[in-house]
This record gives sequence, structure tokens and C-alpha cells, in this order.
Amino acid sequence: MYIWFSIIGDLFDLLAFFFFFYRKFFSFLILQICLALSSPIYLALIPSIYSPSTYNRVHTDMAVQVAKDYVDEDVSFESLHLDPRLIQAINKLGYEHPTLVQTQSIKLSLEDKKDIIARASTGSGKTAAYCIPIIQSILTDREGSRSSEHHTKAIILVPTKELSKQVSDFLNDLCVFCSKEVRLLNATESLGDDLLNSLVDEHPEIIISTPSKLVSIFENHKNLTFADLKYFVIDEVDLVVSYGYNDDLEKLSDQYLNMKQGVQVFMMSATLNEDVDALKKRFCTKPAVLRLQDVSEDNKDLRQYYIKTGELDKFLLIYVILKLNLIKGKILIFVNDLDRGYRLKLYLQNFGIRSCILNSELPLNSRLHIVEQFNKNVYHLLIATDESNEQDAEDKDEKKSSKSSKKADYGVSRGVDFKNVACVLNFDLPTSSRAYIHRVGRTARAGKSGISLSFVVDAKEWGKHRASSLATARKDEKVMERIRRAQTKLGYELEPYQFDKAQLDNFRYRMEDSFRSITRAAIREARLREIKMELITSEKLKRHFEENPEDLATLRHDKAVSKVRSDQNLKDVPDYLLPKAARKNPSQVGFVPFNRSNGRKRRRGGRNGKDWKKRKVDPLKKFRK
Ligand SMILES: Nc1ncnc2c1ncn2[C@@H]1O[C@H](COP(=O)(O)OP(=O)(O)OP(=O)(O)O)[C@@H](O)[C@H]1O
Repeated sequence: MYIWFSIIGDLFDLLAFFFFFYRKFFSFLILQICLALSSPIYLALIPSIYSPSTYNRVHTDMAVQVAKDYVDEDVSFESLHLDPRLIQAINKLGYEHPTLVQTQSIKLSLEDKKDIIARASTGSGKTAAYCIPIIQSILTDREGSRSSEHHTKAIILVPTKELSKQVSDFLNDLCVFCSKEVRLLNATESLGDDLLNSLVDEHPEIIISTPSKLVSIFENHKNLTFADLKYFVIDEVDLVVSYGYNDDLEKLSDQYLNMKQGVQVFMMSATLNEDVDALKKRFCTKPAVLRLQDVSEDNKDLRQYYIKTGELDKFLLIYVILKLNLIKGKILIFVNDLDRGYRLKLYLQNFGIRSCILNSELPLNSRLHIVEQFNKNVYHLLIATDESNEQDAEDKDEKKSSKSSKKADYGVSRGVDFKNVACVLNFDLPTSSRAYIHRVGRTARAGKSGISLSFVVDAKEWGKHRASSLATARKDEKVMERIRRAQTKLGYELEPYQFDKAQLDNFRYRMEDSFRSITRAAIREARLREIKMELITSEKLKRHFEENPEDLATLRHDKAVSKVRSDQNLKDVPDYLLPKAARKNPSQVGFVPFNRSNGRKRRRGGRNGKDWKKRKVDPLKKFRK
């Protein structure tokens, strides 16, 4: 008995000894446990967004796969009897199964030869749904004929040059193993009339264009006929209508294209409106209408939140969200007009938060390059101006005619395949539920998860602070109601964003300080500077980049655009402003997506490495006129 007591006593002595000498280690361990337990206090600021489940859903799912709702797991691409070259290209893209809209559309097109009108969710793979059957049919025709001559078999119309480029890039990927058999022409590339005409004369199998460009090709090219045309596609069809392309489409159907000779038609969009009915009558014969938009209860990859707020408080919210790194991953912020975009960029710049601007004023090459770099994760924060001013059908009194809204309706982001966006943040609420669908559809694409967060201005608060006020925000509450109804129909629910407002007040004076420094003159200067910079980038360097594509990667669009009065102190968040739990470990707090927190830049290959040397070359300086 005595022996046992002495052994237990010795063990206690041993533990006490370890505890004494390693108390630093123990206190560190205890501190970590306490921090872990107390972290909800910090997360409580915005619990719903930062909840671990959301975080995991957004970030662990980076491989290409399609959501259960979209995917047709019972079907494989092989079972659709596609050409091996096409299957190989699809495998190379990493697609395992077709999505529902793809299965339906491929079968209806290839087997039933039906015209197809498809309304399917954003990011559900509508582009491949028409591209795959078109290529398949061209390859089948080629096999059946001994002639190696080329014939234009398909015309694809899209509303913007951006989308034209996106679709032709995608077609290029699909035709990588059959590029000799299927030639493509993106007619919206700036090629010059003569070159374009001669390329059209070579009868590429597929022509991608905007309606107006195609009309101008016909006008410059007398006697042009597409006698072998088999497919006619209008992608983002409701946008094509609202851009005022109706006259062009009328000319195409009445004067230039013989649609009655068995041309198969595809019309695709995530939203269809009554204007599309007229087009349906003009172009289609007994079309199959696919409506694949509803989402089942158990699989919602898009979670939608909103916050009711005042106009100035939007700036406070965004500052806290970004500075405290409350949303992980890439964020796409939408504002409603150009000046707002620059105001926000300059405002964030004051806090050391770098962002990139995407708007219709920038030259096309810059816009394409910005999207490309955002997709390659070069930028984490993109401020897109969505000038869409369309009204919902419910708002009939104020409904504008399609033509008059042509310019105002321009949105640089619609239909664009932004990759891996973790959050769409509606800094300004759109003016219609349709625009909302397209905006939030930039996240949770192709089976990935994502969240949307919308700032909704309280009607009582509107107009109280002139400098931060925005005309469209006056109707935010009304629009929100319509959005909610539309989303409920689709099976989604909009949840209020719960957080402790008192915590935000600590940051208020900093926000006001920074906001005051952004004058109208500063915004004007920033806007001019950016356009100037981007024009140089876009035009002068175009040829240079064609010859030296690797230089393109080193060109950034998120540089500071103006010297607003900027206080170095604003860039750091002092300890006392942080939630208590976060004070212990301030290095984890702060939105530092572009630079490392210690201020040192990441250098791949070391200081003397080749990579580093390459990166130092600024193509703007290297380039000579
Ligand atoms: N079968 C598939 N498997 C995996 N990923 C796919 C599949 N089909 C398409 N994708 C991917 O899904 C993404 C969205 O596709 P796409 O742009 O065609 O969607 P969409 O329905 O046209 O969207 P929007 O309405 O916003 O234009 C793309 O990145 C594409 O590569």
C-alpha cells in the first residue's frame, strides 16, 4: 500500500515539475483553448456569414464539379453518343457528368431536332448546352461527306463583345481535338473590315457575333448567304432584346437569313421576359421550352443575406467586413453607377484595401484582362458597376421601352463566367429582381458554394446624408420585396444578416474621416486617371501583348487611382477597436489579400531567382511606341 502511495505521490511530483518548468507552454495551451472557445464572440459580429459551415462550403469545394441540382448523375457524356474528340475535350475541361440543361438540350437537339428555349439557372452550363450539339452535328456531317470544304453551319449571337470572346474561348476548348474540322470566327474581334470579310469568305463552321456586327457584315458583304446554316443561337436572349437589338434581329430574319429552311434555333437565358415571346414567334417553330431553374430544399449552394441599413452606414459596414476579413475568398461588389465605384475604391484605398474596378467606360481589352486576372485569383476584390436600370414588370408605370433603356441597361458583368467568387456583395441594391438574379448568379456557379449579401436602404433613412445618397436606393425596400418574392418562387430564402450593431460604432469615426476625404473632384480625377491609364494599357500595348503574352500577367489594374488625403493610421486597425477575442492575436485580423501581413512581398524563386527578375519588368515601361 505504501509503495502505491509513494508511486502516485511521485507521479504528482513529476506533473508539478513539468507544470513548473513548462508553465509557459501550459499557459500558451490554455490561452489557445480560451481563444478557441471565445472566438464565437468575435464571429458573433457577423455569425451567419463566418460560420464554419459556410466557410467550408465556400472553400473546400474548389474542384470542378456540378451541384446535385444541376447535374444529371445518371447520364454520362459517353452515353450521349458524342464524338470521341468531343468527349476527350470535355474530359480535359474536367466535366464528369452533363448538367440537366445539357442532357436535355443535347438530346432534344440531336435526336428530336427541336428548337429549344431554355431558362436555366445562372451557372448551370447553358453555354455547353448549345455548343456541344452544334459541334457534334458538324463532326457527324463531316464524317458523312468526302469533301474537305468548309461551310458555315452555326451562328451564335450574344449581347456583348465580352460574351462573344467568352463563348469563342469556350468553343476553342471544345474543339481542341477537332480544330481542323470545326473552324471558328469571333466576328467582334477588332479585325478591320477587309480582314473580317475575307475570314467570313472562308466559311468558318461557327460564327460568334453580336446582332449589330452580323448585320454590318451583311451590309459590307453583298451577296453573302449562309446556305448551309443549320443552327442559330441567341444566348442571354432577354439581354439581347433589352439592349435594343430588335431591329437588327428583324433585319437578320427578314432580309439576310433564311430561317424557314430548317434551321434549328436555341434561345438561352437565366431569365426570360415577355419581350422574348416576339422573338420566339419570329425565329422558332414549335420549340421545346426547358425550365430548369427551381432548386430543391436540401441543396442550396447559394445562401442569400441582406442587411437593412442607412446610406452612410453602408460604408461603415463594408469597411468592417473587409478590414476584419469577415468574408473569406473572392468578393464581387456591385454598385449602381460609375462614380459610386470610384468613391468606394478610393474609400477602401484609404484603409489600405486594394480593389479593382470593372465598368463600361473602360476599354474592352482592359475589361477582358481584368476578368481574366480576377479569374486567375490575381485580385480578390472587384468592384463592378452595373448600370442596369430595367424595371420589373410589376412596375409597369415606370417601365421604359426596350430601346430607350439600351444604354442604361448596359452591364459589364451579365453572363460573365467569374470563377470561384465566394461572395457577391450588393453594395447598392439593383433596381429589379431580374438584375438581382443575374448578379447573385456570379457566385455559386457550376456546383460551387457561395453567398450573397445585399445592403438594403431603409426608406426612412434615405436622403438623410446627401454625399452618400443614391437615387435608386429610395426604392430599395420595394425592390427587396420583389426580389424576395422572385427568390421564394425559385425555392430560395433571403435571411437577415444578424450582427451586433454596437460593435460597429467603434469604427464609425474612422469611416467618417475616410469618407470626408473623398471629394467629387477626387472621384473625377480618379475616373479620368483610370481611363487614361487603361487606354494606354489597352490600345498601345495590344500588339506588344500579342507578341509577348507572358508580359500580360504582370500588368495590374488595381493600382491606386488618385492621391486622396490618406492617413497611414487608417490602414491599421488599433487593438482597442477589435472585438475582445481578436485583440490577443491581431495578426489574424485585417484584410490583406495582396500583400503579406509583414509587408514583405512574396517572391517566388527567391531574390535572385529567375521568376523574381521577370516580375520586376513593367511592360508599360518596357514598351516603346
Ligand atoms: N457539365 C459540367 N460539369 C462541370 N462544370 C461545368 C459543366 N458545364 C459547365 N460547367 C462550368 O460551369 C460554369 C458555368 O457555365 P456557363 O457559363 O455555361 O453557365 P450559364 O448557365 O451560361 O450561366 P449564366 O446564366 O450566368 O450565363 C463554367 O465555368 C463552366 O465551365
